[in-house]
Amino acid sequence: MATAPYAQPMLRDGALDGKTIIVTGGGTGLGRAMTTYFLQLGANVVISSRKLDVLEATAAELRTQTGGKVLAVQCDVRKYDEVEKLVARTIEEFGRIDVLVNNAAGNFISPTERLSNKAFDVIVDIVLKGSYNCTLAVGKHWIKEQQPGTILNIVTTYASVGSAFVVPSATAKAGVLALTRSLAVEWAKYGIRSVAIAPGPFPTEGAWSRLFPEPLASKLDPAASVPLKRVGSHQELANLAAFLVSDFASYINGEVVTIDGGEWLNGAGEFNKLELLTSDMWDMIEKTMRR
Ligand SMILES: CCC/C=C/C(=O)SCCNC(=O)CCNC(=O)[C@H](O)C(C)(C)COP(=O)([O-])OP(=O)([O-])OC[C@H]1O[C@@H](n2cnc3c(N)ncnc32)[C@H](O)[C@@H]1OP(=O)([O-])[O-]
Ligand SMILES: NC(=O)C1=CN([C@@H]2O[C@H](COP(=O)(O)OP(=O)(O)OC[C@H]3O[C@@H](n4cnc5c(N)ncnc54)[C@H](OP(=O)(O)O)[C@@H]3O)[C@@H](O)[C@H]2O)C=CC1
Repeated sequence: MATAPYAQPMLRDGALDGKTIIVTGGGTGLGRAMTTYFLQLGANVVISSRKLDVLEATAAELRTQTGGKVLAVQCDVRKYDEVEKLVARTIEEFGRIDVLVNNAAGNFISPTERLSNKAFDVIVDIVLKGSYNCTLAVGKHWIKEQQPGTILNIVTTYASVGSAFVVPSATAKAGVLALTRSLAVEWAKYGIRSVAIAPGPFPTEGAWSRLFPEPLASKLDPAASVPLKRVGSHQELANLAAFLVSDFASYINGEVVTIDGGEWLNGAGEFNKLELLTSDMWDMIEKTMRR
């Protein structure tokens, strides 16, 4: 079957030539998908997370697949000293950093009253503290070197509106969104852009195992609440990320781009649920109203 147009690479060859990009959580899921495309477009990529074996395996596969330069560095984004080492190792290997992608995250579904304070901490620490640790370490480096840069934060649609049953994640992602918009203004004078992507449902092992475990998975179809009635493809998210970190997006600053098939608006409109009505029902309703 032919690949759908939205699942095909978008930018021209060499669009990211000469750029060095750090992707936190780059060994799996969407981080891996973005890394793959960045490499195909000519960037050098440093992938980091806690599990070095996963990172090394991904790096080896992507070197073979793309012929690009990818370095695996172990780093727990919650620990500032490890983040500083990640920055130093990147510069040692590639001489510069042009883009930081704050993609690492943790999440699971739970009624909030069932959470211990530690369960709340673990998510907020990875998502919010991890993002500001990396932003601060890389931002300080850029400012000291008088070098421009781009920060791309991966948030979620519920960063703006909140969501029940993933409250630590929603709380932390809202903070990352505030970080994006605040620094878009404050650090623009240094030539640093801050942008974000708010994805809807994109199937990954990491997300699906924690957000749609059985028996939920067999009862709830993630595509059902999406007006376009499908989940996202990894390549279309990678296309958007590559554009936002490229020089083609130089005038985009402080923007959060939603890529969710319209899902977040579906719950918002008071009458959106009328989608359930059949044509016969509409005939009846119209007759009653016009009477
Ligand atoms: C599509 C929508 C948007 C998607 C967004 C995403 O981000 S998708 C990205 C998805 N990708 C990822 O998430 C990837 C990264 N995720 C991970 O590495 C892990 O899932 C983790 C670190 C988040 C939790 O792992 P772990 O349990 O090994 O961590 P730990 O041992 O450090 O425990 C800390 C505390 O949390 C407690 N607790 C844990 N589970 C539950 C639960 N279900 N219920 C209640 N509580 C729970 C646990 O009991 C402990 O508290 P205690 O008992 O000490 O008071
Ligand atoms: N998939 C989806 O539908 C959606 C995803 N998102 C966002 O997309 C991003 C990627 O998620 P996805 O690919 O689905 O899930 P994954 O679980 O595959 O990705 C999360 C990554 O974060 C890394 N990570 C977790 N904790 C830490 C830490 N303390 N330090 C460093 N790295 C860490 C993990 O690696 P390791 O365990 O080795 O540390 C893993 O590679 C996240 O920001 C998520 O919130 C947003 C909306 C929807």
